[in-house]
Amino acid sequence: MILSDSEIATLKATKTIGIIGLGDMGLLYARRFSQAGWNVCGCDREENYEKFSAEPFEVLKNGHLVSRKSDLVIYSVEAENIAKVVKMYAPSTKLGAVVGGQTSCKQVEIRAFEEYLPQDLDIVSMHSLHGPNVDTTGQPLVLIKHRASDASFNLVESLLSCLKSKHVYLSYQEHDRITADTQAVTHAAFLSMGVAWHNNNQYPWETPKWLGGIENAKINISLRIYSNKYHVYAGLAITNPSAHEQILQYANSCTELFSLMIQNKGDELRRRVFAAKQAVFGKLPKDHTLLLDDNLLQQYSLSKIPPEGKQPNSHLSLLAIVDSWSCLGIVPYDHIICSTPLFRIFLGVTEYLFCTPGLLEECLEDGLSKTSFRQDDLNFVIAAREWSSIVSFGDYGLYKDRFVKTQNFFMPMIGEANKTGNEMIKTILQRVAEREGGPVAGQN
Ligand SMILES: NC(=O)C1=CN([C@@H]2O[C@H](COP(=O)(O)OP(=O)(O)OC[C@H]3O[C@@H](n4cnc5c(N)ncnc54)[C@H](OP(=O)(O)O)[C@@H]3O)[C@@H](O)[C@H]2O)C=CC1
Ligand SMILES: O=C(O)C(=O)Cc1ccc(O)cc1
Repeated sequence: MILSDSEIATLKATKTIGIIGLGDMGLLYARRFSQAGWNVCGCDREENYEKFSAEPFEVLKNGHLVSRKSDLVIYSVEAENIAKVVKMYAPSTKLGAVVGGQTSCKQVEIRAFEEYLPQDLDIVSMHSLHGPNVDTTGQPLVLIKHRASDASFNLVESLLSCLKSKHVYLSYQEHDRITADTQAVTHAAFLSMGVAWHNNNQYPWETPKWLGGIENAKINISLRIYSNKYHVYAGLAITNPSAHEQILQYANSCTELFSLMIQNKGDELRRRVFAAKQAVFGKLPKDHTLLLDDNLLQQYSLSKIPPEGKQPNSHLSLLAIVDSWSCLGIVPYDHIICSTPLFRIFLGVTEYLFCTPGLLEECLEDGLSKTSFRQDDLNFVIAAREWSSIVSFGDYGLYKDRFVKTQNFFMPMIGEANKTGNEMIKTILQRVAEREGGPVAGQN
């Protein structure tokens, strides 16, 4: 429950909020909380201490010093490190404090809290479902009341209310099951596109094949992911067991659909894809309006080549996501409460392909009869399988190596792609907010 203004004013005057890990998300939280009038302290690794001298909140040398004075401690460190960091600082936590974390997959975080925090401490965790450069207004923010009194939960919720996000209340198990789909598989698809382009040694904005609105969305999102830190994507996929199963299904769907295309098994391909369409989109109301269309996305191109007619494309990456949702019994609309901007865009372009009259038939025809995309599709299948193996091995080193190689390949275009991607995301989020009648996010 969000408390009244006067109750919040009392909390602001009496409680200290501590943030351990002042990276992208920790810094966003610390700055926003202190701007809202909360008493905030934080730390990063000791060797980074000097870097934070200009911040408007108190910066301490380490997590012991933050823990011993904070009434609410939020861990905002890499998923790979969370258990180690909690183990280190948990014994210094102030008596009666509340502890939470920002890790994208909650299983490891909650286990670490249960194992290392003294029993008398409350646990309320959270997860902002967006990156650090997206306006927090109206974005989903998951709150997990794992082991806590109402007073502890109210403190956390009242603090987070300054972000103006949309609060979603889940258990940690529900959170992990849903975000495996809305985050891990979404990332797997865009990561695979990047590796496929890299392995084909092509920049898609230089090739006339990749022109058009849907292609712009694929390119901008893929490069946006490769502009980020690898550990964010590695952590949320590797630590989430549901993600392993779902990413494997995505790789299998890619393989099986591509196999049907190259064997020219048109009837079987159409039967399978239309059954998946029915399972995923069959229950949409008749007056459902599409979130995205090709024209809207047309303007967000990195290409200098003017668009010229329609290019044949099998859209294997989009056929495979619907097939894998159908095989796993997932209806993505049920997961919209935990949707990230990237998931909404992925669902938006998929919905556009599947629900615009005639488009799906056309792309299945292209997949079966045109060979111009075969090499790209083959590379895409290989990339999807590679990501699935890396995630199931649980090897952060291997993940980093694969990610960074492709990141370097795209490096010359990352700055411009981020600029265009930000504009594209801003337009799409405004459209989401207008449709839902919620608050419209400002520029960020
Ligand atoms: N980026 C995103 O879009 C989102 C990320 N998340 C999650 O939030 C968490 C943080 O992510 P993000 O901010 O992006 O990552 P960052 O790498 O930017 O931040 C993590 C910070 O924690 C620091 N750190 C590591 N160990 C310690 C320690 N012992 N004491 C203090 N600080 C430490 C890191 O230092 P160093 O770099 O030197 O290791 C780094 O500065 C992750 O679990 C991520 O999954 C959640 C939502 C969105
Ligand atoms: O929108 C996305 O999927 C992102 O890539 C940003 C992101 C990364 C990690 C999270 O836990 C939440 C959001």
